[in-house]
Amino acid sequence: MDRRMDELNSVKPAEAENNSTQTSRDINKKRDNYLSWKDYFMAIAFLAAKRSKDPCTQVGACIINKDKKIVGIGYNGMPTGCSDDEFPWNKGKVAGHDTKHLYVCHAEMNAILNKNAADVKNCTMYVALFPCNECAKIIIQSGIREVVYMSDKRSHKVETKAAKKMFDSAGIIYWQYTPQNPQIVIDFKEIDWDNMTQLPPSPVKQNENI
Ligand SMILES: O=c1ccn([C@H]2C[C@H](O)[C@@H](COP(=O)(O)O)O2)c(=O)[nH]1
Repeated sequence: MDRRMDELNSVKPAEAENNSTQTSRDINKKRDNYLSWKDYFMAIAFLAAKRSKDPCTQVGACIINKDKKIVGIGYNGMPTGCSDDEFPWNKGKVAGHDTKHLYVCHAEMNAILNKNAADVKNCTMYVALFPCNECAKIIIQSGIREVVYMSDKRSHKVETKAAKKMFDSAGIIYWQYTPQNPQIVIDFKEIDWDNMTQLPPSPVKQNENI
């Protein structure tokens, strides 16, 4: 059900942003290279994924409400109280092997459970990877209405097919996101804490030295 993809993925010129360094700036005019909401929410999902200890796949999810307020963030990890250092991180392809898949909480589930609002009804989830069937059930039952995902690398898997089948039946809108920014870089080294060069110059006070 990718019907809203074109509509939602279109970039209005006024909203268009890029991550290029501004070469010149007019401190009296609104910036035009700011992040769009959609890139912002997807970037937050990817930033959350960086918290994951999973050596193979790091997934992050960010839930927003109709007012564009973030109401939940999560990433894949061991349940609270189950040590990252003690529980297994292997895929456990051998039958009977102790594997992470028995224990790891998926990013989508964590984002929903971490909600900071009464509920997530009619919300949108931004997620790095298309949800599995188990997460799809939780998403549907939580009242989330829209799923925006980046990777569909598991589209061939039965879990993904089942998830899409359930989303279609439940009327959940889902569409693959193409970032407007090819790259969003946060480089703390760029900040010159002594000179504060990233900030516009403060107006000089009149009679400052008098
Ligand atoms: O919808 C999903 C699917 C998977 N995850 C998590 C669960 C695991 O930590 C990894 C998958 O590990 P693989 O080694 O790539 O099988 O991703 C999730 O959070 N949400």
